[in-house]
Amino acid sequence: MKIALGGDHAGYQYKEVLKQALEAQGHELKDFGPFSEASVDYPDFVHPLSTAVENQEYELGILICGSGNGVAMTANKHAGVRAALCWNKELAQLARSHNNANVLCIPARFVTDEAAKEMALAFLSTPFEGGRHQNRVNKIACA
Ligand SMILES: O=C(CO)[C@H](O)[C@H](O)[C@H](O)COP(=O)(O)O
Repeated sequence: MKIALGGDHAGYQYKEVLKQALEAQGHELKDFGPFSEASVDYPDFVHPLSTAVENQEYELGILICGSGNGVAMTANKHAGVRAALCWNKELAQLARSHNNANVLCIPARFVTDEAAKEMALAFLSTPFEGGRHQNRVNKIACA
């Protein structure tokens, strides 16, 4: 699967952990940055990733920062993005199965790196259920 990764300085270490885990599973990755722990502004990295996911250049995206809020708020400004802030495996699964989320937002300062890995793998391996959920997802967009 083609996956886009990004975030900010607070998520940098976890992004590196996830890259290793996802590459080991054979996924094709693009890292939209940042590429160090130097302080950055997350919108500078979230917008390019979100545009790429919105344009279906990548099937799913994963954003990692301190709280997950800023990256989620920024990504959800893109009409074609459904970004979900998750802090455990079940939420990541539901974001895919019920909401057809295409971006997972991880709060690095509030979960372990192992939990982040578990969430990412669950997110990537859970299909959207469709049915009644599709009717609801179709109504998310503002008129
Ligand atoms: O919401 C956020 C960005 O998506 C995060 O919590 C940031 O990582 C956080 O605000 C960064 O804080 P810092 O004190 O500048 O490291």
